[in-house]
Amino acid sequence: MTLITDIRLRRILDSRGNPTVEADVVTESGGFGRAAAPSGASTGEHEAVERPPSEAIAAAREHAVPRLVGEVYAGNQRDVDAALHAADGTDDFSEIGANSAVAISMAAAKAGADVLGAPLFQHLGGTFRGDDFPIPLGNVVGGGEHAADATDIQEFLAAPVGAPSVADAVFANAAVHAAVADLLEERDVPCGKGDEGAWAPSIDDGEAFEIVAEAVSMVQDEVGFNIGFGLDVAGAELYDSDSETYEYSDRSRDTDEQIAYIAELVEEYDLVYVEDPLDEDDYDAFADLTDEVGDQTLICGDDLFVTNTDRLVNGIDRGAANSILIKPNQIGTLSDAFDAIELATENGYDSVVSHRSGETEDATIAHLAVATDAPFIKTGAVGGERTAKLNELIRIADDAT
Ligand SMILES: C=C(OP(=O)(O)O)C(=O)O
Ligand SMILES: [Mg+2]
Repeated sequence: MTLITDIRLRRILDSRGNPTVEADVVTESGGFGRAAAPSGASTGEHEAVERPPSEAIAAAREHAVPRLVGEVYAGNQRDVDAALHAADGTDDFSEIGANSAVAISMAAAKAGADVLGAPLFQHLGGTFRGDDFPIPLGNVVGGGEHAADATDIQEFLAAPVGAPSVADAVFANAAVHAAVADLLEERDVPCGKGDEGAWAPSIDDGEAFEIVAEAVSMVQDEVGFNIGFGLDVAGAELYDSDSETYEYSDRSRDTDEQIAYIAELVEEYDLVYVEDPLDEDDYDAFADLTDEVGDQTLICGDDLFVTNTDRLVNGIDRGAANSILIKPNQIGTLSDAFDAIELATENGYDSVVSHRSGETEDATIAHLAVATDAPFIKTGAVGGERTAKLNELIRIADDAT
């Protein structure tokens, strides 16, 4: 363990072309870690606060850097993250910004791993980690807040649940992504890509279901293992709190109709994963849907839980959802993300470690997923900032990090 001797913070580009925070952490014995904050577009209302990067950097330089440099050992993640909380002094990182906090937290973890000469997943999860791998959920068609004039549902996901290895799973998702392009071309549907690299055609959700189901089935036949189908509905973005309805392009649904619609989709497409099917504050509706279909599929809370243990406790008490999305920047530190994963596991909830729609080449989440034995990781299917994580998973499996 060595003392942190320097922290440098800078603005770099994210995948949307927006500025984000990058942190370098240096230690007494020459350990080095670098990490960058991602950024959401369909953010949950209860997430930790992301500040404009230049303000977050200035505030972190003033409040956090003095509490860490010469004071805290890089390998002691709990102390690093406690110092970030103390420096911030709020309960939502609104002073130093969750973007500065998460960049420093992850960079310190990498510096700690560097000092030990261990891969990051092993530093975070211990020596017995690295044999089991998360199943990557690959976004192949998308709309919502991630693309204009595309589907209402935010993400249609390939889920290669039967893949014999993480590399097979990663290539299967890329093949589904390519098959979707072929099917769109056959139908003369022109399209570009959304923020996460998924195809963003101007089609309705019904046509997207047809195309993705066909693409999944074609690739499944080719590869010879089971590929499931999943969704991120991003229900909070569809929900209108004045009318208390979910607003789709072609119709509205009240909460009971929304629950019935999602339950039908689970049946019809044999969905293995459904994220945020309902509004982020409607624990009761989540509980009703989980009651109905929770034994057939994962009902995952993203905006519902925002990687926050208080919100997860509420969900556990009420039987809302059976899995949680883990986004370290939603809560601000790796320790907080770990706490959420541990609480979830103790209560039979699956954890799905996730990227954000605005990303960088940072691959920390691949290590986090392996370190915590998370059953799933959601990190897109193609595109450099997405393949940074997928290729890192392949390297971890190959013992090459
Ligand atoms: C990755 C997601 O999008 P964003 O980062 O925009 O919240 C999501 O909603 O799961
Ligand atoms: Mg989501």
